Amino acid sequence: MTVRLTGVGKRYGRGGPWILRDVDLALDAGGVIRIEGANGSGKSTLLKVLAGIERADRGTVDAPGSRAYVPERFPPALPFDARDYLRHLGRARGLTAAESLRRADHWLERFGIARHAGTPIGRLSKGTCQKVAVAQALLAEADLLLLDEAWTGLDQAARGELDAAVTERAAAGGLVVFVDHDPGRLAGLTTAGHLVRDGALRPAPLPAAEPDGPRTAVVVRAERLPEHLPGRPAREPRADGTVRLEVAAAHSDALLRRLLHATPAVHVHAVGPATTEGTPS
Ligand SMILES: Nc1ncnc2c1ncn2[C@@H]1O[C@H](COP(=O)(O)OP(=O)(O)OP(=O)(O)O)[C@@H](O)[C@H]1O
Repeated sequence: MTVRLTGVGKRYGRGGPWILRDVDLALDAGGVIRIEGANGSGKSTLLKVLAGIERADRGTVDAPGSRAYVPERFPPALPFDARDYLRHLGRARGLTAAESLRRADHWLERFGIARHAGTPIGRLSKGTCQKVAVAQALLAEADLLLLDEAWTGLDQAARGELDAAVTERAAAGGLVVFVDHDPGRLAGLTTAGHLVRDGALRPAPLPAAEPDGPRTAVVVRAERLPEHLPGRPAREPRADGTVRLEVAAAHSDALLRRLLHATPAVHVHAVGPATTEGTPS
């Protein structure tokens, strides 16, 4: 799956300034894409156009597959309690009643807000409400997940859950596009960065992928390795046709998950702590 913007222009209202002009962008499945730019540069607008919430005034948006979006501001005054809201959205996305309920409970649990399941959304604290906003997007397991400052207002445990959920989505072949004020957010998982300036996109440097600390080596055999791999491992082809990948140990779970889901299949021969002698072999 590739999500493609071609010559996209966006402005609010006729005669208004062009917020995006002539944007070309192609994003492949499995990517985790950071969008950055100054305040008011058009980051949220770009995410809304990708989400299909705002229509492009020029050009084409080709987004095959399902989409889920966490808006910068979540509408809090809805006539539902948290659990019913999530169930309702699951149903609206074509899940069965039983599956909607299962996923609603799963995410309420994962974000530590199961005890608020029966509270009307309008009475939830800001932080809990943000968890519901994030849960509604994750529950969909969409092909394209758009996160606009989704970490803001979450406690540390919930931020960790969201990081893990992004890893899972990308490992399962989804595409994640995010905006966040923290330049280190998802460092290591991010596969590309784009800067919005004057309505145009330009490549942005990625944050350092290498947290200090232990490293893990994974030896694999594959016809072809996925282009984007969590932790951006160093790749060392070896004489016997295998490839040795080395990442910060913090990214090894995400890397293995991605390798196990890869097409064509990747055979993992060995996993272990990386040492200066280059083990495991
Ligand atoms: N619904 C709207 N109607 C009119 N103008 C809008 C609307 N939404 C955004 N804008 C304007 O479009 C420009 C880009 O806004 P956008 O929210 O996309 O930027 P951003 O980079 O996400 O900003 P921030 O970092 O402050 O969230 C701003 O000048 C904003 O005022």
